Amino acid sequence: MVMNIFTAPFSRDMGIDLGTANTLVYIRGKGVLIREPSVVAIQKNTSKEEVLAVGDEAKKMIGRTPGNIVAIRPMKDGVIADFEVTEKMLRYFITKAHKRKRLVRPRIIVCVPSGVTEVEKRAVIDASLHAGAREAYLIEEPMAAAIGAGLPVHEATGNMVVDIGGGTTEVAVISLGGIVTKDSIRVGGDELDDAIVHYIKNTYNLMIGERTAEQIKISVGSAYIGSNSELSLDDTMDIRGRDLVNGLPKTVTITAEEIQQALREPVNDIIRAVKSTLENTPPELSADIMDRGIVMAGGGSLLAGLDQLISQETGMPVYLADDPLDCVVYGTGKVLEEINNLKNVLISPKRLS
Ligand SMILES: Nc1ncnc2c1ncn2[C@@H]1O[C@H](COP(=O)(O)OP(=O)(O)OP(=O)(O)O)[C@@H](O)[C@H]1O
Repeated sequence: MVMNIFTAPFSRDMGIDLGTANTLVYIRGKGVLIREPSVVAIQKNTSKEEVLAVGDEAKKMIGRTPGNIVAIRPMKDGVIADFEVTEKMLRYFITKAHKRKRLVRPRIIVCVPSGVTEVEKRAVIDASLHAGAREAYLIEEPMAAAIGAGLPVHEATGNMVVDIGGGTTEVAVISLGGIVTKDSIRVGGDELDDAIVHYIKNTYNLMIGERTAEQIKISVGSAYIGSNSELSLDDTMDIRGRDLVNGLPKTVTITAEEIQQALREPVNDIIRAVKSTLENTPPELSADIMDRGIVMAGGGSLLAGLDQLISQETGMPVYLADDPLDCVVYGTGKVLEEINNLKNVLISPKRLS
């Protein structure tokens, strides 16, 4: 139970979607002020490490850095992979959101995947406190996504959400303010990018970077192409990389059909997670979901035809949230704005062992 928090309106309170791919920051009363990649560029000198850039600036440097600079993504698979760098990134975003006023120590709600361990939850709280938060609370990502998508999470009815981020896919059925059944797998947009890198390497002996793979996924990637799709299986894209045989730059032309094949395995993992959550859902709630449909959120849900494929495989109607990439942080923001009604969805640090 979370007691006595956020009772006094305090405009500096923040909600953070600390994602594997992107970090979004919502300030109470102001809205979403930051949407930037979760990337930090660090310069390694002999004596110390210095943060060169964070967010958009740092992402441009991925795969393009000289030996003494590294561009790090400190979150992996939805959790903290590098504690110190995550803390630096959080500190940067907190200060930036507060327009660099140094003495602000906000109360913070951070989203975490529902499958994370107690130790991983504690690490997120500690990183937030070290980065300058006065108090830190957690909210499970599918709950935030459901609230952000406007689902009536407190009613006695089944709400199903599938949130596909960069590192994880979270599937949950929510009723009466709690998660009834869930599955969280460490497969998300990054895994799709990796599948493209492997395919291009094995088929064309061509090495491409992760940013190129992401561009391919967004431009010609798909899970399914229906009759009303803007994409066709014959669509092509020219891609550039390094020839693994002679080491020289090379361009090849790939088709949307090839990329759909390359993405089959991780896409099937996502479908399996949705199906297994439905199988474990009590019948009354399944009937509600049949009526109301499944809501998809997270950037990964934008993969062409994924909604149609999930609908075909489950026999349920599937809808995309209005703003899939912002849905989780909007949910966190809504909890901040309506804290008295929604505080029971938060995980307080006192509940962690
Ligand atoms: N149009 C698109 N088609 C396919 N994938 C997309 C599209 N736009 C964004 N993505 C993917 O969405 C992912 C990022 O989504 P999001 O910002 O919701 O993740 P995150 O919250 O950072 O990750 P996580 O929740 O796993 O920590 C990236 O893998 C990105 O490539």
